[in-house]
Amino acid sequence: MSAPLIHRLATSDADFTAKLDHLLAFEAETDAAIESAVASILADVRKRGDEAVLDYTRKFDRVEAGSMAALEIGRAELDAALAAIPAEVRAALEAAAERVREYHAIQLDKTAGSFQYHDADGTLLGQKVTPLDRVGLYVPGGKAAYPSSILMDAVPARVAGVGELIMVTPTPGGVRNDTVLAAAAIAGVDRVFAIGGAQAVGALAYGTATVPKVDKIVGPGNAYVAEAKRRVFGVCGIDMIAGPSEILVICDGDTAAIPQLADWVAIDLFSQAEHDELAQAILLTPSAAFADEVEAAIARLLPTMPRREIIATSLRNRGAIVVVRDLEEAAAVANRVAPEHMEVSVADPHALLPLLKHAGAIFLGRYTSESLGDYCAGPNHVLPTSGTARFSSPLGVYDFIKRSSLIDVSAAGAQKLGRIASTLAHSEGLTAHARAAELRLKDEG
Ligand SMILES: NC(=O)c1ccc[n+]([C@@H]2O[C@H](COP(=O)([O-])OP(=O)(O)OC[C@H]3O[C@@H](n4cnc5c(N)ncnc54)[C@H](O)[C@@H]3O)[C@@H](O)[C@H]2O)c1
Ligand SMILES: N[C@H](CO)Cc1c[nH]c[nH+]1
Ligand SMILES: [Zn+2]
Repeated sequence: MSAPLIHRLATSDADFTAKLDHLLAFEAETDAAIESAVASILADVRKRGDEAVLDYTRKFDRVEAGSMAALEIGRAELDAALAAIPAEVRAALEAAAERVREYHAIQLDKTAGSFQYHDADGTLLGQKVTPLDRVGLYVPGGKAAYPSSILMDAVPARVAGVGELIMVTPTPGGVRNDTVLAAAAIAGVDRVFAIGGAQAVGALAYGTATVPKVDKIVGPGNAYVAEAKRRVFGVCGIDMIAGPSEILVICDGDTAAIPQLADWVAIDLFSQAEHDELAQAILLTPSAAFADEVEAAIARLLPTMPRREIIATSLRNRGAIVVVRDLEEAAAVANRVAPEHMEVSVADPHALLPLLKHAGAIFLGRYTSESLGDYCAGPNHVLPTSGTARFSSPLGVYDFIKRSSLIDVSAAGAQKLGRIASTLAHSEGLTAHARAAELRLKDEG
């Protein structure tokens, strides 16, 4: 008997939790080898700078370049690519960029503002928001080209007012993808380097003779990129761990409402599995009959997929169809997985929403395929993976700004605050702190 294309589980299985945890830990088990490879690449880039980046680019991307300058892609090349791509691709990129821009402009308004107020003593308190000076944008490019990720990285950065955007993306075999370059032109990045992987993350974090050191690195990538970002955190900021893609679909299996529902769900699972052998695709359904239908649809549709080998490996590694008792239980399992993308294909998705806590993005309703969010819905497609949606958020304008607190104490405020501060400072044994407050008291000084 041949091996199943995808794991089949049921929450009624005695060992369900252990099996689920084993599936979720798959990526972690591969981590040890990746961790040591990335550690040595980063150490080498820190020590040897451009020379190390050139060596790893030769090794991993098969690009022979005599100098780092040859790996910089200039504005003229970006503009030429923009002029060369088909008009309908250019129009689609521009339409997507506009929707992403609009969403993030509203997000800036709602979540990332400066504010000031006065308390009863006339003391001003508040928050000053400052965009970051220089940000590194990682754009993946190993197994596929990602023009859409350029828009998702760069547009919110521009909306937030970042000073300078340095983009890196690998060009396997030295092939520069015109749509990628055109997207960079549309998004308005300042400099582009044809480098990727841990070596590109190291170059941005530490700086080299050619690649400027950045304040923060954002953007998605494979497990090597995610590990490298985790390791350079502290040298510079990072947005989150946005590693191999994940999808979890909750579906009631109502084929009376949508006869082709099993095909829709199977293709939606493929849509993330086709990114990477380490991608994760999970279906939760209360209907065992629908689970069978989706499994059959997977078997029928897989051979028609150009990236079927990646999909098959990914489903074998981290794919599962899980039969749950009901939709409430599906929500509980989904929260435990905390997937990057959660699709809710049920009759009343908004009724389930209050139960859904942990996901990078939640796609509500049968017509909301996850892939619309990948390209053009408006919200960001750079999202937390590996369960980090429990504590991380989508990439957003808030990742490109920082906040400084503002405190402007009035003379009256100095009397009241000075007494409190003096008492607390003495209780901590910090006399200079206490004296600084006391010197400003009117009856002392
Ligand atoms: N979470 C998100 O928001 C999000 C968004 C888009 C894409 N993604 C994910 O991004 C990833 C893109 O991966 P990709 O591979 O196509 O491109 P990538 O640019 O992330 O990785 C390619 C680089 O990986 C490095 N690499 C590959 N094998 C290596 C090895 N054995 N040792 C050391 N370094 C090695 C190389 O330097 C290469 O340049 C996928 O996993 C996809 O699912 C995630
Ligand atoms: N699904 C990816 C985020 O995990 C984003 C993407 C870009 N292109 C296609 N998909
Ligand atoms: Zn995708």
